[in-house]
Amino acid sequence: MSTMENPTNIVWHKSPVEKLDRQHLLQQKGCAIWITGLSGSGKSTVACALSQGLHMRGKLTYILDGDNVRHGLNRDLSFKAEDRAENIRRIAEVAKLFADAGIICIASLISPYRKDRDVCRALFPEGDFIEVFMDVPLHVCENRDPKGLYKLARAGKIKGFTGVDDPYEPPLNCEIVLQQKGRDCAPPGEMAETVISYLEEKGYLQA
Ligand SMILES: Nc1ncnc2c1ncn2[C@@H]1O[C@H](COP(=O)(O)OS(=O)(=O)O)[C@@H](OP(=O)(O)O)[C@H]1O
Ligand SMILES: Nc1ncnc2c1ncn2[C@@H]1O[C@H](COP(=O)(O)OP(=O)(O)O)[C@@H](O)[C@H]1O
Repeated sequence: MSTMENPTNIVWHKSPVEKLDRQHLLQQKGCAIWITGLSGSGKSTVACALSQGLHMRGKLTYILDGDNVRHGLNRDLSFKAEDRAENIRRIAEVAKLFADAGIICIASLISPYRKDRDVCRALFPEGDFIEVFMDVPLHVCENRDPKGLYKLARAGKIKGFTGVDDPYEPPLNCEIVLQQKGRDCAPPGEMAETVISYLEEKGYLQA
């Protein structure tokens, strides 16, 4: 049978130490914070600020950054739609394991397709998938262009670059939107605090 089909003859093995026990030990609830947005919108920056903010409060986090995971686990994947879907699916499965470990897992990747993000959401118990949209206009991301990739894409040297000649579908109903304030973006620390307040309010920072 192909690896895409459901496995047969495999039985779930239960462990004597369960998610609730781990959460009790850590005094937090495992979940996935899924940061989506264009390249250059500030996903990695806010992921780091969030991880730092939570660490300072004694909370255990782990960042899965699209760029980084593509250096290892997902190094075989390109940027065509099916490979992006597989990139996102694998990262969601890893995030699910981290959440089961009781860890607050911060995934930051473009994840441009709504359908793919909804598939990820469906892997998690209600509430445990927290989608955060970096609502930063393309022209702002393009002006930042820290890696020079927009420039290469505009020059036709990268094909299928998100926002240039590949789509980005903004979330319709996500948990948190981090927006520009007037002409400026809020500082990353302030954005991280918005997410931390949400986690606090929803009870994720206690067991
Ligand atoms: N064609 C194309 N489109 C978009 N981005 C590209 C592309 N080629 C390379 N890059 C660089 O790869 C980073 C995005 O990887 P992700 O894993 O987050 O993308 S995706 O979720 O699978 O769409 C992205 O990093 P960020 O800038 O941090 O978003 C880019 O630096
Ligand atoms: N809130 C912010 N305000 C202003 N500049 C920012 C902000 N967040 C990130 N940046 C800058 O934007 C660029 C892209 O940020 P990055 O976190 O790498 O984005 P992404 O991970 O979405 O590609 C970097 O040069 C970073 O310093």
